Amino acid sequence: MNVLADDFMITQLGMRKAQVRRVKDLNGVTLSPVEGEEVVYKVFRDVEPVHQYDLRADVTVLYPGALPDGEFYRTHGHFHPEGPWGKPWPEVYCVLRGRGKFLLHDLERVYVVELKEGDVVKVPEGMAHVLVNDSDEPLLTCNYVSKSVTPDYGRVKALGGPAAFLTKDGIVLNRNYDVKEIKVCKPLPLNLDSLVATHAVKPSVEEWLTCFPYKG
Ligand SMILES: O=P(O)(O)OC[C@H]1O[C@](O)(CO)[C@@H](O)[C@@H]1O
Repeated sequence: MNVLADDFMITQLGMRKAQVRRVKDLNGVTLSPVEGEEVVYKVFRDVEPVHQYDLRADVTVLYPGALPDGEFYRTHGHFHPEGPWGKPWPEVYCVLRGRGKFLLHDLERVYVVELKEGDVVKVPEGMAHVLVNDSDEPLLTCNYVSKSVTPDYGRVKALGGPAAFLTKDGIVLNRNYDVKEIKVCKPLPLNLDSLVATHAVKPSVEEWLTCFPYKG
């Protein structure tokens, strides 16, 4: 990655300008109402020539920080629409630098994935994803997703945010959901050789993660 200035990146596809999300842009999907101009994260879209695979690659810079009520800085969160085969589009994330958490959830399950540099995580089909920075350094990630995916923010907005909020005091559940399971997970080492075969027989969260029940 070649960052020219804070808001610009030089890529093989040309110069990219960051999409900036500020605290005020998260209002309605956070634990408490928020306002403010502080920058929470920036996304550089379409930074690698992977179009021939029907993919788009993005880079996200999520700054360290917390909202006034202690909720850590994070992305908005969204679900993916269904692909032509009738199931939601997947997405693969990698951690370029820093540490943080990847909150994967649906209406009943919450997986808090511990992230460190070099980790690769697949967003399981049908789960929404939220990147959280609970560290004191910027968290840099890349993601690969089909060019056809338009994120579905509506469902998350209608439910007042994700199924859980990560705060300095721990996990706070969103009462608009019916969460029955909370797990803490770590990414498994990536095994590209067995990826296709594994996915075919075990297309589950555990394919990419090792998870334990959350003890609170
Ligand atoms: O779209 P949101 O919820 O603001 O989150 C941004 C994140 O999602 C992506 O747009 C892709 O799913 C990433 O590029 C970025 O990390």
